This record gives sequence, structure tokens and C-alpha cells, in this order.
Amino acid sequence: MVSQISQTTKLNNGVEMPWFGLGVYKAQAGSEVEQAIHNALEIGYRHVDTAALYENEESVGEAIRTSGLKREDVFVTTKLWNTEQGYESTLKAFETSRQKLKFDYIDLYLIHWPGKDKFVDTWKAFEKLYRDGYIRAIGVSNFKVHHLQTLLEQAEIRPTVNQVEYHPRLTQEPLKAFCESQQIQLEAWAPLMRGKVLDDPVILDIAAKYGKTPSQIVLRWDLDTKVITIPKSVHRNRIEENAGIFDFQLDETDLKRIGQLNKDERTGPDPDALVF
Ligand SMILES: NC(=O)C1=CN([C@@H]2O[C@H](COP(=O)(O)OP(=O)(O)OC[C@H]3O[C@@H](n4cnc5c(N)ncnc54)[C@H](OP(=O)(O)O)[C@@H]3O)[C@@H](O)[C@H]2O)C=CC1
Ligand SMILES: O=C1CO[C@H](CO)[C@@H](O)[C@@H]1O
Repeated sequence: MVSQISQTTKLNNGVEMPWFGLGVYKAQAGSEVEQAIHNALEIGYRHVDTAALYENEESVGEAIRTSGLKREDVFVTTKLWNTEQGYESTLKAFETSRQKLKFDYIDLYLIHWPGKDKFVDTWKAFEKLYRDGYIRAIGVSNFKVHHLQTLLEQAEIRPTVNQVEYHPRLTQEPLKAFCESQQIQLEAWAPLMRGKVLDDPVILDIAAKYGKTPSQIVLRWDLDTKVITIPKSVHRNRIEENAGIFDFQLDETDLKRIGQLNKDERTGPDPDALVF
């Protein structure tokens, strides 16, 4: 069980990233997030997704240090918040995150949202931090195809990952195809659509067929569509339930049925509407 939960994919720079991890947005700094991470690591998770925005980086670092695991056993992502975009401000914000986590290095650092004008300068700072050895992989989040095209025209180092909203009501097909064509790994945020897809009749029907829960069906669909997934929970029973997806696979018919639930429906903002 433990080894399967930590199964990795090789990113375009050769770094191994676990397909499955724990999201900690809205997991409160202090005992709530620390307990959630301890539970997850005990169950076999080896990947945690945080961000400067979540205001829990100190606790994430502390939970990993007190887990009994080595730093290199856990893959940690954090993200640069929108107000810090720009070359110098990115270098500073990265150092603040690193100090809060009390880590020598970060596994994956993401530009949280593209915004409009500054993401290329921001990326140049990401490239420097990567070359200086502070980050094992650099990537982006909430980038649409046009943002990626602009970035790829000017980047010296390609993004490894694009973390975007992805669930059965937002299957992101054109973006997914573009990322695949550019060897950029897609990663799902809000993979459970924050609970909103768990009572969908098609998901319930498929759950009954496999003897699995709705969340397990939706998360297995992520893996079967080759998308990294980071469901959030602070409850041990759900943390364990969400990880129970490594003993089955969805068949082609069910993958297709889930894909047909797409409504291009977002639970978060449209990246083009978030201009800063
Ligand atoms: N790059 C970006 O812009 C964004 C990144 N993210 C990242 O992605 C992660 C996941 O996305 P998130 O927005 O948290 O949404 P999720 O789709 O992961 O849903 C989380 C919600 O579902 C509940 N839940 C978890 N497991 C179950 C279950 N088995 N059955 C029923 N309910 C369940 C949780 O409650 P409870 O905790 O009470 O169990 C929580 O309320 C975030 O935590 C964050 O790390 C998220 C948003 C944007
Ligand atoms: O990471 C995040 C958590 O969710 C927020 C609200 O949907 C997002 O805006 C943010 O990017």
C-alpha cells in the first residue's frame, strides 16, 4: 500500500514526482494541518501541496520534520502568490517561503496564477532559483494555452508542471492535449470539485459497480487520465479513503462516461479574469 501511494511520474527534467498527494488549502496552521500531514504520511502519502497564500507553510515544514521521515522522502510543492510577481520580488518571496518551511530546498515551486504582464520576469527568477539549486522543479498553475505559449517563447527552462482546476465537470481537454504535446505534466486542483461531484448519479453508479466510494472513483479517474492529484482533507478517515485508489482501474467505458460529465464548470476563478 505505502509504495503504491508514493508511485511517481518522471517530470521533463528527470525529477520523480508522486502522482498522488495531500492538498492543504484551508487546513489551519498549527495542529490541524500538522495532524493531517502526520496522518497522511503514516498512511503512505509522500507529497504535500501548499502555497504562500495558505498561510500554513511553517506548520507544513514542522509536520514533515517531526514525522520521522527524511526530508528527501517527501515531495513538497509551494507557490508564489500573485502580489509577489516580478524578478526581485519573486527571489524575496521564495526565500520567505523557504525560511517558513525551514527547508534547504523546495521540490516544486509554481507561479500560482498567470496574471497579465509579469509572469515572464517572474519565470526568469524561477530559472535562477532552479539553477542555483534551491528548487528541484519549476512550474506554473492556472496557465491557459495562450499563457503557456507566451512563456515557452521566452523561457530557457520549460515548466515541468501546470496545476489547474480539473474534475469531471472541468476536463480541460484542449489544455491537457497541449500540455501533453509539450511534456508539461498536468496536475489537478479541486479534484473532488470540493465535494460538488460526489453525488453525481453517474459517479454513484460507477462507485457501486467497483465497490468504491465516489471520491475514490473521481481520484482514480485522475490517475487513469494521467493527471497528478492532490485531494485535501483534514480528517483521517477521508485521508485514508482518498488514498484507496491503487487496487483498481477504471475501464474505457467508465472513463468515457466520466469524461462526458464535462460542463466546463469552474469552482474557482477563470485565470483570464484574474488580472493583476
Ligand atoms: N493552484 C491553485 O490555484 C489551487 C490549488 N489548490 C490545491 O489543491 C488542493 C485540493 O483542492 P481543494 O480546493 O482543497 O478541493 P478538493 O476537491 O480537494 O476538496 C476538498 C474538500 O472536500 C472535502 N473532502 C475531502 N475528501 C473527501 C471525501 N472523501 N468525501 C467527502 N468530502 C471530502 C474536504 O473536507 P475536509 O477537509 O473537512 O475533509 C474539503 O472540504 C488544495 O488543498 C490545494 O493544495 C486548490 C485550489 C486552487
Ligand atoms: O490556491 C488557491 C485556493 O483556492 C482559491 C479559491 O478558489 C484559489 O484562488 C487559490 O488559487
